[in-house]
Amino acid sequence: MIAVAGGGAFGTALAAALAANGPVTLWMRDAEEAARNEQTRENRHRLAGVPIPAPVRVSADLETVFAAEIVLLAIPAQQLRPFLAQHGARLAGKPLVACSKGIDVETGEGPSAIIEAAVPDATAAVLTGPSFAADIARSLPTALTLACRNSAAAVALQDRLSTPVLRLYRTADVTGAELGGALKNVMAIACGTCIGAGFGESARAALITRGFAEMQRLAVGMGAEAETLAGLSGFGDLTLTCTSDQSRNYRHGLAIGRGERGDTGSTVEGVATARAIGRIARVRGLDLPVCAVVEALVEETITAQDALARLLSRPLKEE
Ligand SMILES: NC(=O)C1=CN([C@@H]2O[C@H](COP(=O)(O)OP(=O)(O)OC[C@H]3O[C@@H](n4cnc5c(N)ncnc54)[C@H](O)[C@@H]3O)[C@@H](O)[C@H]2O)C=CC1
Ligand SMILES: O=C(CO)COP(=O)(O)O
Repeated sequence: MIAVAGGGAFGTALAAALAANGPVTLWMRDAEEAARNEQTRENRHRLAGVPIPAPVRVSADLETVFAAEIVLLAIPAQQLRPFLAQHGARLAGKPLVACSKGIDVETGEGPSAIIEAAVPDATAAVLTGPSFAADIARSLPTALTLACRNSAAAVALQDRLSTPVLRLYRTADVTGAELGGALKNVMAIACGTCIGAGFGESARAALITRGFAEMQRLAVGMGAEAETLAGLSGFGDLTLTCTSDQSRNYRHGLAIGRGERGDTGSTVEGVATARAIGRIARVRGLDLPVCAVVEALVEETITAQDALARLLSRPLKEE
């Protein structure tokens, strides 16, 4: 049995997709909401309009997660460490698949390091790549990256988590896969800001390209392979998130660009990740111009016009 821990948009969508392979438990922390979703077969709060298929059992009982063979962790990146600190002991020995995209702002760690620290004998894996929850839940064709350092476990997970329309590609480069997913959210805020402020689509293309170079530089410096960043969790997710207003990170950027406050109630992973990357860059002495302006934008210390001026006044250089 597969359990998905986290009943937000993505957890609900993944549970719905995996129901094509058999029974799935979707755990959410709010008992009232779980009971309502189990009865109405819809997560109206997070993923309205998409039916929850019959093989999905929605529950607020954590024992259903502890009893599962494979656990997908679909809670926001900043919540992963506290969640595992509380419940990790009961997850020992299992494959734990992180589905969050972000860097922990306190520790500077990605999801796999958080899993490895909290549950040392678990098999840590990461599921990431271009995929809007609404698309996955509607069975639209989607390709994702499954990253795991244990190659036998990677093959087994790829097999269990792929469906006829959800196609998983394997990699052992966990660092590259998770940094691709985390950093594209920062770039999506930059691109949203660019469009929201009226700087135009040519400027956005420049940001995507220079942002990608920055993502690759940082990831390679942290031990990733450059090709991983050119894959689904990197180039693929960057393209999706920087060009679609289905993305919460992109929409947050649009609001910043228009001089408005973003939607503080929704999960915008790029905000905390921009702060986490800022800390990493300062410790390592890295020059990450796009990430740096996004950090300043989310801290509200600069405007979109200031961000543009900062980027355009950098010394001219070779591409
Ligand atoms: N929504 C999407 O299209 C996609 C989301 N993701 C990633 O999935 C992760 C989750 O995002 P969404 O589901 O979209 O967010 P969401 O905002 O729809 O839901 C987050 C859920 O996490 C739960 N949660 C928060 N803290 C918790 C805790 N400590 N313990 C248990 N549950 C907790 C909330 O109750 C909520 O149900 C993020 O890292 C996001 O980047 C990845 C791909 C696509
Ligand atoms: O990760 C996503 C698409 O791959 C979803 O993006 P947002 O979190 O910006 O909505």
